[in-house]
Amino acid sequence: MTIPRTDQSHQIQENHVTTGATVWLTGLPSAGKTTIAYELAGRLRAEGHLVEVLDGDEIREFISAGLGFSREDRHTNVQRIGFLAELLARNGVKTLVPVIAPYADSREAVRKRHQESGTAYIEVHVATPVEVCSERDVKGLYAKQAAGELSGLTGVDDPYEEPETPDLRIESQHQTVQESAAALHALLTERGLA
Ligand SMILES: Nc1ncnc2c1ncn2[C@@H]1O[C@H](COP(=O)(O)OS(=O)(=O)O)[C@@H](OP(=O)(O)O)[C@H]1O
Ligand SMILES: Nc1ncnc2c1ncn2[C@@H]1O[C@H](COP(=O)(O)OP(=O)(O)O)[C@@H](O)[C@H]1O
Repeated sequence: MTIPRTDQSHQIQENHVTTGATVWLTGLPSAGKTTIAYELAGRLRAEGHLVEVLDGDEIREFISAGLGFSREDRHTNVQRIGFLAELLARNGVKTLVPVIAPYADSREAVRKRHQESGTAYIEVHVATPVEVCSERDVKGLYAKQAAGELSGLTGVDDPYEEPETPDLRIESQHQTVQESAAALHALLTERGLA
C-alpha cells in the first residue's frame, strides 16, 4: 500500500519529537551546565518534546544521598544517573544531564550503556576555563576552597579529565546563554533529534 505523501512527512516530523536521547553536559562547577540545560529544555518543550533535566544537586539529595566527592562516590553517582538517563531516553524522553562527571571512564561506561540499547547519547563539554568559573562562583565553592574551608573541588584540587572528542564543545565565556543553547539545539537538529 502506498502511504500518501502528507502522511509520510507527518511521520518524519513526529519522529524527532518522540525519539529519546541523553544529552550529558559535563564541565566544571559554574561552567554553565545547568543554565544551558534549562534553556534548552524550555526550547524543546515548546516544540513538543518530552524533556527531563536530571539536575546533579537534586539527584544528590535523593537517589545519591549519602555520597560524597571521592573518586568512587562520583563514579557511583554518575553510573546511577546514567542508568536513569538511559531508561528515560529509551522511552522517548530528551534527558538533559548537567552533571560534572569528571572521570573519562565513568562517562565512557554511560556511553556504552546507551550504545548497547541503541539509545542516542550526546556528550557536550561546557569548556569554560577555571578562571572564568571561579569568577562566576555561583555557589561560592571556589571562594570556600580558597579560604581553606573546602577541599577536593573539581578543577582546582581535584581532577577533571576533559573529554577528548565530545560531540560539542561550548565556550560559554564567549557566548550568551541563548547562543550556547542554540548551538546545542542545532546539533540535535543535525542528528535528527530536534
Ligand atoms: N568538592 C566538590 N567538587 C565539585 N562539586 C562540588 C563539590 N562540593 C560540592 N559540589 C557541588 O556539587 C554539585 C553536584 O555535583 P555532581 O553530582 O555534578 O558531581 S559529580 O559528577 O558526582 O562529580 C556541583 O554542582 P555544579 O556547580 O552545578 O556543577 C557542585 O556545586
Ligand atoms: N553562555 C553561557 N552559558 C551558560 N551560562 C552562562 C553563559 N554565560 C554566562 N553564564 C552564567 O554562568 C553561570 C553558570 O552557572 P550554572 O549554570 O549553575 O553552572 P554549572 O551548572 O555548570 O555549575 C550562570 O550564572 C549563567 O548565567
